[in-house]
Amino acid sequence: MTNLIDIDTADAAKFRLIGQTHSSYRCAVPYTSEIFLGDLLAIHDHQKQFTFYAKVTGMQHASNFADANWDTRPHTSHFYNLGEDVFLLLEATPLGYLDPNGNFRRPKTVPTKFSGVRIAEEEDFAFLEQYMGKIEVGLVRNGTGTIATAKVGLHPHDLNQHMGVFATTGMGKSNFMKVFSASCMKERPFGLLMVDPHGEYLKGRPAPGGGENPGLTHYKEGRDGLAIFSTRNEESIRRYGASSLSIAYDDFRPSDLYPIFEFSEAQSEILETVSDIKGSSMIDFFQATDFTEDWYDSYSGTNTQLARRLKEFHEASLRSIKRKLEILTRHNTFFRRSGSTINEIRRALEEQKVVLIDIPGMREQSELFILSLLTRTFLNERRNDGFGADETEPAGQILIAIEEAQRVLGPGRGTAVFRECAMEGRKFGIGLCVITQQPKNIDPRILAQINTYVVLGLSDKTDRQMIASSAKQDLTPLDGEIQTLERGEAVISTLSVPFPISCRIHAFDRYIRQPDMKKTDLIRKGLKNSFS
Ligand SMILES: Nc1ncnc2c1ncn2[C@@H]1O[C@H](COP(=O)(O)OP(=O)(O)OP(=O)(O)O)[C@@H](O)[C@H]1O
Repeated sequence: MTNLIDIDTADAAKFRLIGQTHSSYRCAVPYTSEIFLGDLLAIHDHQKQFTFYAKVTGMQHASNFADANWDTRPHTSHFYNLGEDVFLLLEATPLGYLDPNGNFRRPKTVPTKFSGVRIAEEEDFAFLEQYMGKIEVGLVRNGTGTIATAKVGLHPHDLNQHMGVFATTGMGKSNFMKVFSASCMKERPFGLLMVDPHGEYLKGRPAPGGGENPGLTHYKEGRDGLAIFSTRNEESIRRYGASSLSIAYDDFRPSDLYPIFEFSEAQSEILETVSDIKGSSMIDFFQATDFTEDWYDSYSGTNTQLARRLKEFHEASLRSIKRKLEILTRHNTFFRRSGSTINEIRRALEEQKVVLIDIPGMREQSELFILSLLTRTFLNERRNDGFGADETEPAGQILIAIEEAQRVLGPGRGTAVFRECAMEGRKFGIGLCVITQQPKNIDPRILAQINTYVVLGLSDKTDRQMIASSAKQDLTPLDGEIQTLERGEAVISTLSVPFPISCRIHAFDRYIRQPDMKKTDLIRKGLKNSFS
């Protein structure tokens, strides 16, 4: 001990790094310190002139006393005044360090022992700005507060490689999606396709405490970045400035039935056999044919070619397909013999708008039918057009949001089109936004394709483990933080930002009223300049 020389004795804070390895730091801090899981620590190494950053991932009471029972022994008589031998021991996960030139580097070295540690302050977050994208979603969170100047924004090019939004119910998924959509309406970074079965995104829903809970149509400044296709009546369509949704029989392909019905092997074979048939021909044929025993011998319809193809199949299987087609046409009023809005939907996506498919009161089957049909249509179109082969081609990126994604991204045939999109979509500029409260029920191969993780509170341990093992950045040490996230708080891990960011998502109603949510597009700017 005689070799030890005191340093900095005036430093009352006593926040000093005492170890441990390049992948996990420890520091002892006064036992009264107000520290929270997820807090960012800045560790300034005067020797190397580096500022290291680390995230608090654990904490415990500790002391210098040799007697392991020092704190329980006095229980029978009296407690002590605590001196400096009693402290909090923090565990912190290194995130990286800033070198003297301001470059942020991965944590490949350790800070000098006893380097000063402090809870990061506003200016410590300034370097993050260079990594943030233009799709703003919230503010960096530190402890229980936020850093007003540190905005969290996602990069459009990262979302081409899919985004996952994971949260237990009530933790703020819908609010996140509305904030995200509003930023997309403002910035127009890509076409965002969302199916809205409850009108929640269109006009909001009553808040539990009677407060305001608006929808995307309330963001008036961004209205020209929103296109609505709706099944509502004429009057509502006018009120919301929507277009009437119409899907034509010819937009349909037999494989669109997979996500919405169960099929036996024999029935699936029938669908494969007619996979190249035009939607209207298939629907007409099945509608007009009764598939009684020996139906083929007495077939007098016009589509003899199709009849010949199907004659070997069992009548019961054919009747089952017929029933399913009947259900499909009966329950979906927007599904019509002629008149299709797919071209308009495509155009709105190409104009990089948020496209809301508003189908209030419709069944879950209708939602999945539209989603699967549109995903298949755009994926195949782009594949057949050789999309992306020409480097100079404009990006024309599309992001397709899938709510309750565990319905269509688990294993099984019904999920084929979405899985295909998860695996291949990137080549064709189509990303998926996978929204779910049950990541454990999503095919792990699909989770592995997702590069941007927005993790709101997840109470289920298996769900958290699933997320931690699939994310590109290691989220395992953040388990404690993720477990204790409050409503509207998130951990965001995305390719362009060097470490997972603790974030407070904006509250949508306040976000759309912020002054910087006013349109900033060049045309308006130009008009303003030339007329002022
Ligand atoms: N970042 C936030 N800031 C303020 N309030 C929020 C935030 N996120 C969510 N809320 C509020 O919490 C409530 C629940 O949020 P939300 O509806 O987004 O949750 P959810 O996860 O989509 O729930 P559900 O699964 O039931 O649809 C809403 O009243 C919403 O306004």
